[in-house]
Amino acid sequence: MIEATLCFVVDGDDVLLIEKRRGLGEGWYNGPGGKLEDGETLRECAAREVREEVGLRIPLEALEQAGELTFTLDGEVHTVCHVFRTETYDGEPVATEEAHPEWVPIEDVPYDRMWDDDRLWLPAVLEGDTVEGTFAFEGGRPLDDAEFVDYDLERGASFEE
Ligand SMILES: CNc1ncnc2c1ncn2[C@@H]1O[C@H](COP(=O)(O)OP(=O)(O)OP(=O)(O)O)[C@@H](O)[C@H]1O
Repeated sequence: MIEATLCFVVDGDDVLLIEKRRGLGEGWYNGPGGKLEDGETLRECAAREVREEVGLRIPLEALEQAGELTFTLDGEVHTVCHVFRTETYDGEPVATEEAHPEWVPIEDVPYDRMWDDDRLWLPAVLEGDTVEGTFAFEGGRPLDDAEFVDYDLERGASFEE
């Protein structure tokens, strides 16, 4: 099972998305994020991924926990993804080998170029709400070739630190 984070940096009416240049979900838009490393907390992971992928610095205490998403593949948990949201950052986004950053109006988030599940939970996160959900994919590996078949989603979730 993979444990990962995603982070959505919001500035006014815009959100910072990346076009992923390699790895899982290549060619699609998402928030910056990636796998939890040994010994790090979820917040440290979220801040590190934002720094590594787009060069912004985010104080750990400014990261709000906004979601916990479980992705299953053929009935088994594949990834648990912890979603954070913040309006506090330092620096300007820069493109890296892994990611091409883009400020996108929240009204125009390109859901047709994202993971199929994003359209279900990301609007709530961008409104400042919290979500908890399970999303089922089928059809074998890799996950980004599998088909999204079912989900269960709750808004207004609360998380343990
Ligand atoms: C199934 N539906 C999904 N919907 C939305 N987001 C999804 C997702 N499935 C995975 N993600 C996220 O995509 C990021 C990269 O995944 P990840 O495993 O880290 O791949 P990547 O090759 O980039 O690894 P590293 O950056 O090296 O850690 C990571 O934040 C992960 O939570």
